[in-house]
Amino acid sequence: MTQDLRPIRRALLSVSDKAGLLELATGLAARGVALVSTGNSAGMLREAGLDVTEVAEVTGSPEMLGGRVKTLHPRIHGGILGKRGDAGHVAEMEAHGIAPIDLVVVNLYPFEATVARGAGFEETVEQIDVGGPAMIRAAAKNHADVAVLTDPADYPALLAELEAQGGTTGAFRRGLARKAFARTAEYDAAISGWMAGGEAAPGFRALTGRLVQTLRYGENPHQRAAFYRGGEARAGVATAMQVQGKELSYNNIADTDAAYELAAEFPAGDGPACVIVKHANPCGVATGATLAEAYGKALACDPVSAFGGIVALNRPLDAEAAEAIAKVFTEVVIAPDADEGAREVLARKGNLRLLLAGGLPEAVAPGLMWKQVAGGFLVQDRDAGVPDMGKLRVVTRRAPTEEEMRDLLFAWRVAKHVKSNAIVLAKGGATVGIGAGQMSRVDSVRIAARKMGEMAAPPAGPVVASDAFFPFADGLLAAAEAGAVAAIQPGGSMRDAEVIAAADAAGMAMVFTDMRHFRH
Ligand SMILES: NC(=O)c1ncn([C@@H]2O[C@H](COP(=O)(O)O)[C@@H](O)[C@H]2O)c1NC=O
Repeated sequence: MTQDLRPIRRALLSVSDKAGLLELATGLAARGVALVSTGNSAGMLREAGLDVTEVAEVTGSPEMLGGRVKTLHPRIHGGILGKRGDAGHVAEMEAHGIAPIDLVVVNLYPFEATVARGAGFEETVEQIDVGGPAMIRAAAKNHADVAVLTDPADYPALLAELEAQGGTTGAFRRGLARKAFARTAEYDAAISGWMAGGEAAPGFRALTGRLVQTLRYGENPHQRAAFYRGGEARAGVATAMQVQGKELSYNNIADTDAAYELAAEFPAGDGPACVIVKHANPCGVATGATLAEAYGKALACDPVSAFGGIVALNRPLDAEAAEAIAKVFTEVVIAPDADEGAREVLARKGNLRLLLAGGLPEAVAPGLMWKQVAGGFLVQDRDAGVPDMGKLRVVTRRAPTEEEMRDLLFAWRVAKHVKSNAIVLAKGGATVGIGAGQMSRVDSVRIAARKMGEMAAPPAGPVVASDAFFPFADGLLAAAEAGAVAAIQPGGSMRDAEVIAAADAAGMAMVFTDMRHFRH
């Protein structure tokens, strides 16, 4: 018997989520553990024929104030916190009629779920658990002697530990205690976040997450990395089910997120759309009559870069599109769902990772973005901005044709997801040249134009989107030289007049959105 092995003679069970409770309590009872429990938990155990003592019997005080005070009593907290090896503690416990509690099984009032379903203030406040976290923290503090279970998923492990060891080891209790403190921290962060009520700059911000997987490495092999799920419930890479393929890497996850967030700019009503991403930037985006057509058009934009890319689709993947995708080496495919035929086709590509997100996130839904800086982090609203269609300003003599306008709005949506300085050339609902992440806007235009020139069949008369204003006429002129016939940009430069005159001289139509989409 190891020195830190502790028997479990008496357990306190007080759970909101009653999943697995009966199995656990039955297992404990079979090992001779005395059960103490609160109102509904006790009722459930008693109904199942288990011998259980109500907390009220232990404390000699009824549950009161509508359940606000049940377990907050020295006979409970003394039983959890008393040090078994401390003669003074033992004597005090005996003097006050406090019996030790060796196992605490608590999960909390469902505060997060209550907020998520939009409950009112009074109801939400009542779902702030007080007695539960107090017991969890007490047991976790005294993990030298006490075990604490906060997650039904851990019940079988506890029973297995008792079976194998006859008690719990120090290492086992320490692991449970660590998880317990993480849970109370997560719980309090949710409460404080709810109380901030959407305030843009609350005085304190907590970032919490649950491990999804340990990653082989980070952006580079010498960096350690892990993937956490946390914050808002948004369909995407963190919530997706991986149906097949190799383990996701850090870069796969980041790029898949970039791809799916761009796919979300094309909600189902917009028709099939496909995005191909490499190194966090799209290298091809297109809409089409079918997903296969959209994929073909996206691929045509830059087939060289698309090799080893991430493909995101805005609707369930079908077999025809899967066949087309399977012909090109692709790291990840993400879609809301996939039909049987598509799954069969991709199953032939064992390494390809297929992620099914269950839905498409709402591009315009409010949310927060975080960015780390040395010693702190920046928080901002997600860029859910969409220019007011009624307020788009045609600033040139020539107005865009209907077809040009469709392509301008398409290119604008894509430009929002390209790292600044972003330039997108588009034609016929497809990108035909993308210039990303350059320090000079004119360089981004040149790259986009060069990319278009490298296409198997470069189109005539594309439109151009710029994520921020052209500070000088040179960028616009470079686009005109590449054959662009219409432009969309926020406007707002000191030299707007110069840029508009250059567009007029080139016979281009130009639209101002009065909204910028920097992305760094
Ligand atoms: N007030 C208390 O003393 C108290 N003690 C335990 N609870 C919570 O009551 C729930 C269990 O209650 P029941 O067994 O009646 O369903 C658990 O979520 C537990 O965390 C309490 N409730 C809230 O604070």
